[in-house]
Amino acid sequence: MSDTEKPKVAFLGPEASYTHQATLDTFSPDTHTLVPQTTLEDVFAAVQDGSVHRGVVPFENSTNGSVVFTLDLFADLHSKNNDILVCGEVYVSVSHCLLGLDPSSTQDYSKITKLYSHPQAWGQCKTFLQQHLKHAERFDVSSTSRAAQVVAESKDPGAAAISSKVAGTLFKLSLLSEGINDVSGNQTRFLILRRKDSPDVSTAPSAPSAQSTIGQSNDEENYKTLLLFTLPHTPSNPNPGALAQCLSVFGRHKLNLTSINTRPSGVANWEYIFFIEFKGRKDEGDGGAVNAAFKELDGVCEWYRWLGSWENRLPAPSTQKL
Ligand SMILES: O=C(O)C(=O)C[C@]1(C(=O)O)C=C[C@@H](O)C=C1
Repeated sequence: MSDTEKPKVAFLGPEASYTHQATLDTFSPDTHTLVPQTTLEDVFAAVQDGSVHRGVVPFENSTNGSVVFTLDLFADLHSKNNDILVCGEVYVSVSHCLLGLDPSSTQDYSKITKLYSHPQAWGQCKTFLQQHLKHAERFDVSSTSRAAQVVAESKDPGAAAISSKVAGTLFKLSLLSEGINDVSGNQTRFLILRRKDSPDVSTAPSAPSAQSTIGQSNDEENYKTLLLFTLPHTPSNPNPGALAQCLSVFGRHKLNLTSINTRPSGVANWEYIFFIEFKGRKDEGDGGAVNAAFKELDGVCEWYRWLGSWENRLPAPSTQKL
């Protein structure tokens, strides 16, 4: 297959980001052209405008929680990403390193005065940063690999990045410390995005489920669904119980909620967009518990949007112990 024929996959770059790792775990470069993007907005935009076949974005970290930048792109307050759906997920182990230009900083962190990383990474390395690098000024950049690139380009021996070991090799930085994350089993979950008119092989009923949860064969266990909704109330026109009513719909249809997130509505202060994730998937036709729940939800929420259903890739619980 020539490079021009290969389907393109956009990811948060530059190369050697954890998002790149998640992309490589899912899409072979032999059959796909992997296209690094500068920001998460760029990944969403490339999927939305159809210039790529798929996009990969971080969604949730096991230590530091939800990636709010991604949630906000799904919340889509300016209606830029109307056609985007989630069609898969990937879990990647995240072991952060401290990378710099001056190998002698391995023994003496006091020489490091500037630290670069993605904001998510600070929250995953709190103990190490508090213990050794309280004095250093922190600079947010668009990804952990961008942090390594910035330090390499700065030629400043006082600059260091929190990034992956692979990024250290790519940008020729010294490994000042390894495994600096607070929790040794630190993982990030990434979502795979498609345009709604791009065929979804992963949720087709006949699709092979290589990593399906062992011993469970029903859709409720093997698939996940993400949706967002808003409530029919405002601070000036309260509607007590509205959120409880919306959530109870899922219980009535025996759909197991796995996460709930909120983000500001962007319409008024102290109003929210709710994100719900649950086990199960939306059927193509009209049937199924998920479709029935959506119909009922429509009657109690202000509005809702289905953001996709995909195969559950969470490894079996025994391998999840920290
Ligand atoms: O992919 C990267 O390297 C990123 O910088 C993004 C991101 C994230 O937003 O969660 C990805 C994984 C790590 O948890 C830290 C940062």
